[in-house]
Amino acid sequence: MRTSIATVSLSGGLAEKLQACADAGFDGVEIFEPDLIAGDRSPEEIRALAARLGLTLDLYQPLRDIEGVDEATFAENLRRAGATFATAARLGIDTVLVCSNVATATVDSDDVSAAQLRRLGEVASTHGVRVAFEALAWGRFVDDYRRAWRIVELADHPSVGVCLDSFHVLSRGHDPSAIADIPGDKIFYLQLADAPALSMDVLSWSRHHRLFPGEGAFDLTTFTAHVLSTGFDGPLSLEVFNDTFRQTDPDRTAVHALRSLLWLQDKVAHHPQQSAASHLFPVADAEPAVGFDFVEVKAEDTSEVEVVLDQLGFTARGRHRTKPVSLWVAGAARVVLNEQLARDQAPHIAAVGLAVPDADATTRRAVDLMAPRAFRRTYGSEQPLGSAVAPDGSEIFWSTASADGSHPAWVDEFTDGAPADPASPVRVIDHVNLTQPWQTADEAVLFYTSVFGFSADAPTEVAGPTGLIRSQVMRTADGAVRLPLNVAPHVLSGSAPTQHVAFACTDVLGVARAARARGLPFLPVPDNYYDYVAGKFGVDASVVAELRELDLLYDRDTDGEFVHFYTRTVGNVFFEFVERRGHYDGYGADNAPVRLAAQRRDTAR
Ligand SMILES: O=C(O)c1ccc(O)c(O)c1
Ligand SMILES: [Mg+2]
Repeated sequence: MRTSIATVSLSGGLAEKLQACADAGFDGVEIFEPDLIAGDRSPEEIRALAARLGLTLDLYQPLRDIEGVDEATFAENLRRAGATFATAARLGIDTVLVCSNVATATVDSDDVSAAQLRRLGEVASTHGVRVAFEALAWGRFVDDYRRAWRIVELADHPSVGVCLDSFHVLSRGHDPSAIADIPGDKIFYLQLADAPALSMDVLSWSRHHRLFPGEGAFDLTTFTAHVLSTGFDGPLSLEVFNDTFRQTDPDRTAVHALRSLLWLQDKVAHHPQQSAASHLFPVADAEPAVGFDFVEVKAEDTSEVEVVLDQLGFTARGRHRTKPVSLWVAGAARVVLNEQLARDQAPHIAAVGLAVPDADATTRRAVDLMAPRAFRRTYGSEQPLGSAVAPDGSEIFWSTASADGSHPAWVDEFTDGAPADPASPVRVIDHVNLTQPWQTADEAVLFYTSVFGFSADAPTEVAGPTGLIRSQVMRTADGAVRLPLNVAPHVLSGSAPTQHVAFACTDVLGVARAARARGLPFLPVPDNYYDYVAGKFGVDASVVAELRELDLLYDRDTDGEFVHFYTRTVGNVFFEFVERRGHYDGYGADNAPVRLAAQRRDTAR
């Protein structure tokens, strides 16, 4: 379907916004009136610029506080509307959005609003434009799309239709299924926005926190499927008021925005109610990842990490045939250490490898969703990996999982090492925690959702000693891949935020004891913590003593138990070992603040 976006969704001046939308590949835009009036280009110049960029101008908006008023006020509103219609006509735009009255309405009557919209439609038609009436969630009297449609039906004018905006419908919890009762040709415009689940006044929620589809808690798929079931064939248009997107790079936001509409079309195409599949952008299907393949730690000098991995019981499996790269393994957990092109870099997580059912399918999907490729120099006879750059700059690689669970083919490029210990209690990489810049955290949710089919757990907050960390876990349904994404508070001291890799094992006490014997520096856990664990869980004194002795942390819920420990940080990375007992599915949320405070003391030491 055609794609469009409101200029209010992007930062910059109007010309820059148009350029960014065109470059990303949008078909059209909605012009937000304040963007036009603050600019120095005439409506005719904007019209010409859009034409040159190959963009249609799909909507001019908003016209506010028109209907539901007394006759004298309405006469003035009609005059004001006429000026707006004239501007729209100069822009070459044929549809003007009229919001339900939020400020000046005094008459709560469908008949009065309908009569006034009809007269508005008559004036609009003299300018060659149509009116799309939108119920704002905080409208004085009209705050429900079903009422807006009733009024439009009563107005019964060819130039008067409705504008549906997913935010106003879903934020109020209104059932979108009645959309199917509206004739498609009376839906003059469709605006799409997602939003996080927040409990706050709806106006502030709408003006500051909207997100692109796939990034929040709304079911945009069902909403859009209802709209398309009417035969609506206008553009899918994004209208996302968001504090972050208003201040970050518009070129980047535009690509991210378009990705959300490609993803949404894919979701709608797979929706049981969908009938318009042929108009939907066909995104290649790919099955979600089945596990982690590897994690890559990069540094100018990886020797400190090698010492820690050795103490943790990893085996040096070999060096790469052609590159300054080595592979360390324990069980099916693989850590690649890379010193290539890493001058002056402290150890940090540079890449995550995923095992997918069909690497070519994942590559096709990534390309369809405009994921940028990660370029690595590869040499002949090397296993090519699929790749994408995640919004935070991390590189994500993938290859096809072996059917029999044996190691992937690329492992054979590493030679001259020792065989892995078959008796290792380490199983797999459990999770990789990636610290996100605040600018790209929402984009990351969509990136992992759309390209890799992960789902987002509800966001949580962790209180650290230097600020709150917002955490959102992206994961596969079975938990084989888990990527907790943490948005760190501003780091004032210049130290880069840390990231970590957690390994799942069957005997975390055994791993801890062996690591201690090999001299591993653990992250020291304070005594207060163990008093708390004893009190909260009523754990045996002997068990608490063992946890305390080994700097282990503990959690328990109705699904099972969780025992884990952390290494000290090396560069920007540290390691965690976890043992999930029973069906424990969390991450020891109450232990995260303890860990953050301990790390702060540890780096100050
Ligand atoms: O927040 C607003 O005022 C506003 C304006 C126009 C819209 O289409 C909308 O959804 C909200
Ligand atoms: Mg809207």
